[in-house]
Amino acid sequence: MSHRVLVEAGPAAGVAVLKFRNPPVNALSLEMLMELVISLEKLENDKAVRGIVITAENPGIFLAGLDLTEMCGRNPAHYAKYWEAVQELWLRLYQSSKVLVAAINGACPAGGCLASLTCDYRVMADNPKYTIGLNETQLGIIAPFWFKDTLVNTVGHRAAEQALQLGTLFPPAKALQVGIVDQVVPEEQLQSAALSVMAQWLAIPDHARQLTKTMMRKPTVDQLVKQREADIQSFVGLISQDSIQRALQTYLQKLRQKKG
Ligand SMILES: CC/C=C\C/C=C\CCCC/C=C/C(=O)SCCNC(=O)CCNC(=O)[C@H](O)C(C)(C)COP(=O)(O)OP(=O)(O)OC[C@H]1O[C@@H](n2cnc3c(N)ncnc32)[C@H](O)[C@@H]1OP(=O)(O)O
Repeated sequence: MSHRVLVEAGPAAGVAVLKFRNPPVNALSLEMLMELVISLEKLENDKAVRGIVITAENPGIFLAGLDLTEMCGRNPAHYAKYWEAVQELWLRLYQSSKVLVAAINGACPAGGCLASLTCDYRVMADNPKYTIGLNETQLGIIAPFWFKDTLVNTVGHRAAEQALQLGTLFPPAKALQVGIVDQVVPEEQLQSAALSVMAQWLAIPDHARQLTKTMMRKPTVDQLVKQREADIQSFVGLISQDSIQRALQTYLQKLRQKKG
């Protein structure tokens, strides 16, 4: 039984809706990652499901990204386990045979943005409070190569380089302009817009669409698959550095003080 991920049958045949519900901010904790992987595996094996709309149960925060508390003050074995789970989620999402449509109904930084970038299409609610992007450099950390590759595959090299170096979080109109999302709609129309685009994608025969998706994504997937263990060791080495730990602690404190 999953607590942090809700899977519902969609209003249209063959469509499931996967909702994030990990309060307070839908951070990708280790438990959340594991529940997501299990939910995605079940959906992947369900022949009746052809498409999945991915959204947050409560509007406001789509995903707050990776859980910073999983990357601060822990031991190397924990960092390795956590990173393997992050890799696993990305591999499941990016290689999914289903049509994935992200209905972005809230803040979507870093790991949240990455999850949405694995989808085939992104619709974002037109709310200026919501932003999306790979903001890692603003935290004093760097987006790993496969985060970078996923962004490059979406927006192209120049736009990705600029966005990554600056750690830009784009509001909806800018996100549309740069191509990080495909469509921006009034907030109350988000779910219907996601279902409408899903219907268009499902009009294509599955086998042809799936083979095309694999052809487009395989080179990027292979890069990680062939060096998964090295990527884990690289993460553990970097995240364990005092300077990185200090940067993450400072960022977390800033988030906590924001309220005070
Ligand atoms: C091979 C390896 C190569 C390199 C290795 C080096 C680095 C590794 C790269 C790792 C890549 C990292 C990816 C990430 O995803 S990092 C996380 C990025 N996320 C963010 O920057 C978002 C931060 N959060 C926010 O901006 C806001 O919280 C948000 C989501 C807009 C919501 O705002 P609001 O509703 O006002 O809520 P609060 O800010 O008050 O937060 C409430 C509560 O939640 C805590 N929190 C927020 N975000 C996170 C998080 N990502 N992880 C853990 N906890 C989070 C926040 O601190 C508050 O806690 P409190 O205790 O005060 O209640």
